[in-house]
Amino acid sequence: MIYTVTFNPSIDYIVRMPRLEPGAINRVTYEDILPGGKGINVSIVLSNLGHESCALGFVAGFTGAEIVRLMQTSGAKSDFIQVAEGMSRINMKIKAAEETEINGIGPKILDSDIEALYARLDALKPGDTLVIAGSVPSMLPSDMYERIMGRLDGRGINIVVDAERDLLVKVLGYHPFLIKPNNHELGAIFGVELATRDDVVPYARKLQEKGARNVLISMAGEGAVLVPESGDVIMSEAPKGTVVNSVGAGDSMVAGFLAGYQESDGDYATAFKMGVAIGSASAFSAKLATRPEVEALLKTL
Ligand SMILES: Nc1ncnc2c1ncn2[C@@H]1O[C@H](COP(=O)(O)OP(=O)(O)OP(=O)(O)O)[C@@H](O)[C@H]1O
Ligand SMILES: O=P(O)(O)OC[C@@]1(O)O[C@H](CO)[C@@H](O)[C@@H]1O
Repeated sequence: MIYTVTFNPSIDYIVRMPRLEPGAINRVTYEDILPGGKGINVSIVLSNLGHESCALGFVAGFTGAEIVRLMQTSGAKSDFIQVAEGMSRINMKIKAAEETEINGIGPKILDSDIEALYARLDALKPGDTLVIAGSVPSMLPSDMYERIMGRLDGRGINIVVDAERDLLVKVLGYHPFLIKPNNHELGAIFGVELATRDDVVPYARKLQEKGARNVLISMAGEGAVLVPESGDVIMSEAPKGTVVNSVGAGDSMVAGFLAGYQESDGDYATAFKMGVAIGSASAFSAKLATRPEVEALLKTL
């Protein structure tokens, strides 16, 4: 079974307008509301691909109730912890000439809520996969990733981490099964700019030397690179298409990788291809991609 953790789920409020003018009243020409947060997106895409998962995390208030409702309609299973104070955040995604994101704060989370999350994680079994993805809100201890990975260490659980900078670097010693920084996040760790697929390989290897088993680097329109724990480096261009909404493309890639890995009994080339195809399929559609969209793109790879 695959579990995902989103510490700070969101309502993603997607709006379009020809131009965003700071300091003026801007009126939108399109709006949509989607459940958001990186782990949640992974769960939804897994469900779209026909794979079961369970989304965990903290929700609160009317926005939290809407996240739960939207998850039910998406078909993805969830078992969130309802926290008492505050509300789940609203993250605004503005699509104008440029893409601007404004991510909210989120509810107050108590120690007892964290204990409730631990109780759910303690029920995981050897062979399960846990995806921990996204930012840690300021009301949680900043070392939540390490705490969880330390708690689950040695229990035969494959952990996938999609996080930035220190959050990622500090958990490498727990040997995550997969990490998926993008090329900018990878470059920021080492203080370098990484523009090409060849550029990222030595730095991905450095993260592997620090403990990560498989390092998947997403590069938006430039495609992706996988440095697997066994076998050669795999690279791919991104499929060509028109970007409609790239929010969640990276999360889709993680879900696609896990789905492809399961469907091929552990073949990294298949997992990688599926990850690239669904990452791009999500970028090319208004919502997170579905199986038919991926199948169509897979034929072009
Ligand atoms: N402009 C694009 N054209 C084609 N494919 C894309 C594009 N943007 C994203 N993708 C696909 O999605 C994958 C993941 O994208 P990206 O590198 O933007 O992830 P990310 O930075 O984690 O994104 P996010 O945080 O928005 O989920 C890419 O490797 C690629 O396969
Ligand atoms: O604030 P975080 O946790 O870093 O990112 C949250 C978020 O921007 O990431 C997802 C896309 O990857 C969105 O659904 C969501 O709004």
